[in-house]
Amino acid sequence: MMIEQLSQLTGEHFINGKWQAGDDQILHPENPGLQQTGWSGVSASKNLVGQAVAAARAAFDAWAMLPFEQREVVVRNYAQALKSHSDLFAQVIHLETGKPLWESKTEAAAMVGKVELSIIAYHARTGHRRDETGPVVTQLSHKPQGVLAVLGPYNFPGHLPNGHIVPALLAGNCIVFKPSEATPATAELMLRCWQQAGLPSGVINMVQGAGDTGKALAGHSDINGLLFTGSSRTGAALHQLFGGQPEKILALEMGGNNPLVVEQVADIDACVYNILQSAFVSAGQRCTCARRLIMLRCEHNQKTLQALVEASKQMAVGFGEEDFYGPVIHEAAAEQLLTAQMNLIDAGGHPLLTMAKLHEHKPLLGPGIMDVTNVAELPDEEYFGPLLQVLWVDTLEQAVIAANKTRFGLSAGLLADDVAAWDYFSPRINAGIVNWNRPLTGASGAAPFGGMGASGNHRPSAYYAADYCAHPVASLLADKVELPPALSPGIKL
Ligand SMILES: NC(=O)c1ccc[n+]([C@@H]2O[C@H](COP(=O)([O-])OP(=O)(O)OC[C@H]3O[C@@H](n4cnc5c(N)ncnc54)[C@H](O)[C@@H]3O)[C@@H](O)[C@H]2O)c1
Ligand SMILES: O=CCC[C@H](NC(=O)CCC(=O)O)C(=O)O
Repeated sequence: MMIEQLSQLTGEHFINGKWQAGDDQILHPENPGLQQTGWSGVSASKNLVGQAVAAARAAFDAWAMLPFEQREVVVRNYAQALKSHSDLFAQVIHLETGKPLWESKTEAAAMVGKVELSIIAYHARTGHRRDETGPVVTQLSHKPQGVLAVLGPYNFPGHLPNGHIVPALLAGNCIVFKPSEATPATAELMLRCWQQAGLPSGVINMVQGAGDTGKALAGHSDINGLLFTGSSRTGAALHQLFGGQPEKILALEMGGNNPLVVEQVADIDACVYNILQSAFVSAGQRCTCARRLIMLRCEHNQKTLQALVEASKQMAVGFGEEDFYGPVIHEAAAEQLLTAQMNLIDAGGHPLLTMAKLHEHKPLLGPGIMDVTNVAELPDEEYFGPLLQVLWVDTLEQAVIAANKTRFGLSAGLLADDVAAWDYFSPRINAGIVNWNRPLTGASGAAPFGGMGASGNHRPSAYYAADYCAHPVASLLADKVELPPALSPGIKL
């Protein structure tokens, strides 16, 4: 049944086309804003996860054998269902994540947009090709992987799992999706849209739960792969779990310790705006957010930094429509960030703006900016919140060395008026997303999206998600069996 308001959410799992109650731990997510979704439920046990995988396996042959155009119809119906419920999506994303409503609306819109992009990407990256120009007819086709597990993060509870699920279903795979335990209501709404779209039973299944449910799914022997978006720590654990199973596809989209280098920009306001968008959008809870601001030492950049601190102080932060960002996901995350800030100060960091708790009972944090130039052993960690570290260097060469001093490699950027600075920076920087005079956040879905090092395992998502959702089959074709003009040496017929 499609729902029209949040009070109709049932807190159940979706298995083989039916909604059913959980059988393990009680789930009651801590919504970070002032209002609650009211969602509560019970997580899926290993047994229920097994039922979901079995349902996906049973549905696979029929779904995979459908012509692409028939799968496309259902996926387009889903886009319609999303579109007609976009206000409800924006509301639920806003309540579950604490993102302002204006930003949640952009996420709801990105989910709709993903469908058209994925159809284009399917044909461009995979699909079917035949070449009859040479002496032998060659054919390239693609087959789905099979049953794929999808594990989602909390920070984009709709858009990012959707970015795996839509291309995977288009390619003919069946899915078992486990969303973040912090954002179950968005997932339930998504599944109700798939149901409304007329997706056959078992093609997509959804189990709710935390890490244990995720482990049961990832470790299930009958999945053909796992599409993961989340932290590098969880991703590394999953990589170990998948060790010794080369037959399974594993796509890991993980975090970053992203550098943004400021060489020199004459327009200080424009420079500051790009830094704010890079560091503080979504309360710093985007994988692409700038974590380290590396500035070339000069008087002009001192002014830029002062202007950044002033603008950050003035930035509207809170629970309302007019705020730039809202709370972080929960109290534990806020506490971890405050501890990280304290540790940086203890290690020699100098706070230019101290990140502070702005609400007694809610995880709302004001922005923090810390000069860490004198921290001898700067931890190479992702601080997933509104905390920006500043490092001063003397040359662009030093800036690139500092920027690359990380085990991650997701996004990196340069703010510079001089194209020569970009020409130096771009070939030397190690990241999957490398921008010039644009914020680090707000990546295009029409481009590949993924990182290197601890940020990903070379299976980028977004436009290239099509690649990991299907495997290529190369064929040489002839319509009858014939002898070649010359036999191989040693054969007599
Ligand atoms: N590169 C990207 O595309 C991208 C996008 C968004 C977020 N992220 C990253 O995600 C992180 C924030 O998300 P998060 O806190 O929800 O991540 P997380 O790793 O804590 O959780 C992600 C998912 O994995 C599940 N999980 C946790 N432990 C598990 C285990 N041992 N086995 C199986 N499943 C397990 C969770 O329940 C959740 O569904 C940040 O590090 C951010 O940078 C990356
Ligand atoms: O938190 C991580 C995602 C950040 C977001 N990236 C994308 O939306 C990638 C494009 C896509 O998947 O369509 C960003 O860059 O802001």
